[in-house]
Amino acid sequence: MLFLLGRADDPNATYTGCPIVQSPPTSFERSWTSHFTLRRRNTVRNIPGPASPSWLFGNMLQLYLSPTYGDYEFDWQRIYGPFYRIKGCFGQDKLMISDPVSLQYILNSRHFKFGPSMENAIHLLYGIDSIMGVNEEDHKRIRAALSVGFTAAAVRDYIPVFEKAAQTLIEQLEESSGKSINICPLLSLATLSTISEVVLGYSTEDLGEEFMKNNFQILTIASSQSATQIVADAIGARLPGWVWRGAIHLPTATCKAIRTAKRLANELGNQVLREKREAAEQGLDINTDLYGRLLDLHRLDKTKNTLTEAEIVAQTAITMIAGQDTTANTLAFGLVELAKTPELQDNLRAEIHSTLRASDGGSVSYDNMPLLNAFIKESLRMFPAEAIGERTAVEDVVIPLTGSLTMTTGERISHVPVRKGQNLNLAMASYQRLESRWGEDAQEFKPSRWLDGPTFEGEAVGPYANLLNFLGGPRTCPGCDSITIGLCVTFTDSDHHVDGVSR
Ligand code: HEM
Repeated sequence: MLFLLGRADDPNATYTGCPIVQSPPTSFERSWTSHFTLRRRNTVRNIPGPASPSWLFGNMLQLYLSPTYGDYEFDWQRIYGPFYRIKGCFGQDKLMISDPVSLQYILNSRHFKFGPSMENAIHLLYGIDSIMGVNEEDHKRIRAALSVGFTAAAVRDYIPVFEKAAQTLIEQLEESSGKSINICPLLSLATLSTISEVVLGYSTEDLGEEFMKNNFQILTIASSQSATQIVADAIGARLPGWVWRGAIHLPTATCKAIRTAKRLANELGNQVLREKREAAEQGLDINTDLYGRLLDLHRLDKTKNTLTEAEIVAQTAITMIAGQDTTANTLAFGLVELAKTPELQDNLRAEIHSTLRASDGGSVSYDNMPLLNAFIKESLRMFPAEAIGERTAVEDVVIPLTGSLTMTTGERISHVPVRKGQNLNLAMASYQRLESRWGEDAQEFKPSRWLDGPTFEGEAVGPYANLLNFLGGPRTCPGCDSITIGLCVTFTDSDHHVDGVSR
C-alpha cells in the first residue's frame, strides 16, 4: 500500500488538474439503481479472475511482492481484460479495474471513498484535518484554498527553485563523477528541498536534523512491503478507527516514527506561520510560497473561504510527504530508461542544447521541447509512482464498462453491480499498459508514441496526457502541473551522461 499519498460540486471552482465533477445522480444511475435493487445477489463472485494460491494471502503476494512490478498483474490483464476479480487476504473478493470508463466513473462519483486501510493510514500520518482526511464540503473548501499555491502563475514562480535544486544535484553528481552511485537518496533529498522551499519557504537546513531523520524513516516505512505487512494491513482494515488510534501509542519503532512525524509537522507548521505573521507585521511580502499565500489570504479576508491558521498547519505533513518519493521515483525511472538507451539520451541532449542556445540566457520554453515532453510522459506512463489506488463503495452501486464482461456463469454484462463495502483496486499501472488504449506496443518504453500522432484510443481520463499517475476527479493530485514543469527543469538542467544502471 502506498499510503503516503498520495475531491467538489462547484463546477466553477478552478482547481489545478482535471475538471472537478462531483456528480449528482445521473439518469444512468437512477435507472440502474432500481435494476440493482432487484438483483442483490453477489455478482462480484462470478467475475472471472486468477485462481487464488492461498486463503491467507489470496493473490496479494503475487500482486505486491512479485520480483518485478506487474509480473502477474499485467498477465492477468491480458487474460481477463480490464475488469477482473482477485482474492485479498482471508478470501476477500477485490476488483482490479483498469477499464477507462469504469475508472472515470469511480473517480468522479460520490459513491466511493478511500478504502479502510488507506483511510486509517491517512488519519494516522496526515491527520483527520488534512486535505486527504476530510470529505465533501470541507474537502472542497480546503482544496479551493490550497489552489493558490498551484496556479499557473505560482508554478512559474517556482522555476528558480527547481533550477536551484537541479544545480545542487549536478554538483553532487560531479563529486561522484566516474563512480557508481545510488541516485535515489539524492533525488529524494532534491525533491524534499524543492517542496520545502515552495510550500514553506524553508531550506532543508531550516527543517532541522530531527525532521530530516524522521522524514527518511517515514519514507522507508511507507515504501517497505512484506508478507507480514500485507496480512497486518488486511487485519487492520477490519478494525474500527478507535483501535488504530489506540495502536499508534504502542512502543514499536514504526508507531514511534509516526508519532514523531505528526509532532514535528505540527511544530514546523506553527513555527513557519509565526515567522510569516511577524514578517507580514513588519510590512514584508510573504506571498512567496504556499504557506505565505495562505496566511496572507487569511489576514486579508477572514471569511469561510480562507483557511484558519490551524487548518493551514494541518496540511504540513501531507504537503511535505506526499510529493517527495513520488516525484523522486518518477525521476529515477526516467534516468534508468536514459541509461538503457544512449541514443535517446543523445537526442534529448541535442534538443536541450539547441533550446538553451535559442533562449540565449533568457527564460527557457519547456513546451517547445517535444522530445523532452514525450520522454516525461512515457516515463510517467510506464512507471506510475502510485501503481494502485484504493476505494470502497459507500453504497450499492453499478459501475459502467467500456464494453461487456462475460461472467463465469456465461452471462454477459455491460455494467457491474457492486455492494456497499466492496473493495476496488484502481489499477493505474495496468491502465497505462492497456493495449486497447495504447496499442500493441503498450509494454514498450517508446517516447516516440507521443510524437507520432494520436497516442491513445477513446475518451481522455486523468488531468495530464490521458495518464492516471495523478488520478482524476475531485481528488486529482494538486501538484500535477508543478511536477510536470519540475521534471522538465530537472532533466534540462541536470545535463549529465547517465552511463549505466544497476538495481
Ligand atoms: C510524480 C509526483 C506525484 C505523483 C505521481 C502524485 C500522485 C498523487 C495521487 C495518485 C494522488 C491521489 C491519491 C488518491 O486519491 O488515492 C495524489 C494526491 C495528492 N497529492 Fe500528489 N503526487 C505527486 C506529487 C505531489 C506533490 C509534489 C505534492 C505537493 C507538494 C502533492 C500533493 C498531493 C496532495 C495534497 C494530494 C491530496 C489531494 C486531495 O485529496 O484532494 N503530490 N497525488
